[in-house]
Amino acid sequence: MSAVPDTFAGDTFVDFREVFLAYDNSSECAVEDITLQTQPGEFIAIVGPSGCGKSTFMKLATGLKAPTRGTIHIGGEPVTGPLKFVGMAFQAPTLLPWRTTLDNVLLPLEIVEPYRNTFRKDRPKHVERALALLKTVGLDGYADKYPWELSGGMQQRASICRALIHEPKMLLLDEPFGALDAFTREELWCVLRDLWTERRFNVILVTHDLREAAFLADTIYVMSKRPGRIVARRANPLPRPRDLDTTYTEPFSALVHELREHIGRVRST
Ligand SMILES: Nc1ncnc2c1ncn2[C@@H]1O[C@H](COP(=O)(O)OP(=O)(O)OP(=O)(O)O)[C@@H](O)[C@H]1O
Repeated sequence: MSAVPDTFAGDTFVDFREVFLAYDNSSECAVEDITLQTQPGEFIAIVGPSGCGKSTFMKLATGLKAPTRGTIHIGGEPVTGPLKFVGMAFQAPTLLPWRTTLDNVLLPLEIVEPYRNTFRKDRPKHVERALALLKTVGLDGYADKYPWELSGGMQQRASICRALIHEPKMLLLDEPFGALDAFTREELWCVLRDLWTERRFNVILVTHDLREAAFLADTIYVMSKRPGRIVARRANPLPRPRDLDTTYTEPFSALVHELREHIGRVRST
């Protein structure tokens, strides 16, 4: 496993150089010639049509897949295997039904080094942190509930807490709000915005929702159809702090419209 040195002080965090990946037995690449750099603490979003390689990009960024060609550095270190400083959340919250919300949130600490060796001894300290995190996302008082006692939005809030409990340097989000209704989704955008503003972890968000990308990200990358290539990189011109009123402004609509045109072009080619 690779680790980011605490002293890392470079001005690039994620560094993909001419990265290609062909899955086993496939002559065609799933992603092709990806070159991308992020600054430490940057929030990036990747948008693109279905099957363009967004999840493949995530697997490369976490070290779950090695590139067929090209190099990947995260935090100044070459990626040589699964990274341990990553938190992840997906479209399905995937909470374990036999564990309470609190115990679901604590799960990474039972698994991830260096926490797992001292988990029992340090449990009271971890519980305190988990409860504080649950409170931040609006789940105060739900720690002892089981997942089936929570709404979909509440489960997703808990899964974001679980992704952050080990204080990862990088948070990977693969369509995390895709299954939620529009109101809950916007509420969770704000929860994520606030957590990121406070903690400044590096975020890679994969989403089909262009408004979500425009509301949350510093930089938005548009990928083409397979083989997935980055066809556009757009620095988000909207100033921070952003609130939901921002989504009704003309510059926001113009940005979403511009992204939609890019997607339209890549879908039609
Ligand atoms: N394990 C695998 N083995 C072989 N091919 C794969 C594998 N995983 C993904 N692919 C192929 O790689 C391409 C990119 O898939 P990927 O899941 O990265 O796309 P995506 O943009 O995340 O899709 P979606 O938006 O539908 O979730 C697709 O053509 C897919 O069929």
